Amino acid sequence: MYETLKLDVDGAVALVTLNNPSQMNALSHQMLAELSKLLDELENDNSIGVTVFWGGERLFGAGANIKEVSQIEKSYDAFVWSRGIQKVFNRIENSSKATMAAIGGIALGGCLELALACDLRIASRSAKVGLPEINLGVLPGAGGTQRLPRLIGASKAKEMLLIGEPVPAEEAYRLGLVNRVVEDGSLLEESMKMAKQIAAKAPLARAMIKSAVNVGIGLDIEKGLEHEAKCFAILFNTDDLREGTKAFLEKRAADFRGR
Ligand SMILES: C/C=C/C(=O)SCCNC(=O)CCNC(=O)[C@H](O)C(C)(C)COP(=O)(O)OP(=O)(O)OC[C@H]1O[C@@H](n2cnc3c(N)ncnc32)[C@H](O)[C@@H]1OP(=O)(O)O
Repeated sequence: MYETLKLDVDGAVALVTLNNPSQMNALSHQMLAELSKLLDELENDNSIGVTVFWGGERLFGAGANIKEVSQIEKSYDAFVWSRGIQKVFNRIENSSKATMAAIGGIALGGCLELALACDLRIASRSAKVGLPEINLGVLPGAGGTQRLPRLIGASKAKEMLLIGEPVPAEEAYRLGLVNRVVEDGSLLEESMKMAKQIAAKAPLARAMIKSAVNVGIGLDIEKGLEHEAKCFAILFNTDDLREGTKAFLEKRAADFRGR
């Protein structure tokens, strides 16, 4: 079904492996087309609560396929290419599933931009992340100049973008670029543990939390609070809210069904 990606499902967690190591998992047209198809498949599978993207313990990915990028001749074609990759990553950001990037080895350029579109990022201690596009005479065109400043602040983002050098996992953690740093060799185990923890939570509340944060962050505080109240109110039409509160009062684990 997929050549450059691999999909494994473990309970309510989908593990998507970037699977083109000979080309450093560079994001090619083929990989992006397969990713879009895979997102369709996952978005329609209500049994999946969390999607984890990774490339293995020692490699996440080296960015967009430079050979393909070098073949773009006209500015308008570059605009279309950029908007196309942004569209795929927006689907990750706005997915009703929680999304995580498990970063081993190196995540550069478009591959880091994929990780930035995820809700959470976990890196192994020896991993490095960066947006080196300035070294190619270009800039990140898959959301990096927008998501990175929103995550770590404009000045530190511009430092990373203008110097174009990768930063080690600990520094990325200190900046708030990654949520956790785990020991080398335990990336998959730790990422899946966290993913399963999130996947066990109430599905509708999970989706509404993402909406409240993702939409709210772009609004002024008053509009954001109004959006939060709407998300909060929507959940009061769900069985899960009744089940969650009932389970607490009956001192038992809740059995959330996503309805
Ligand atoms: C909107 C988004 C835009 C972008 O993302 S632009 C791309 C941004 N990314 C980069 O600039 C990183 C480019 N790659 C590198 O800097 C290096 O690679 C690494 C540091 C990641 C690894 O270096 P090393 O271990 O020395 O391996 P190697 O010999 O450079 O690469 C092994 C093979 O992988 C190919 N490759 C690496 N990165 C890319 C890429 N991004 N696009 C296409 N191919 C890539 C190489 O060419 C080579 O291939 P062969 O063995 O046939 O010579």
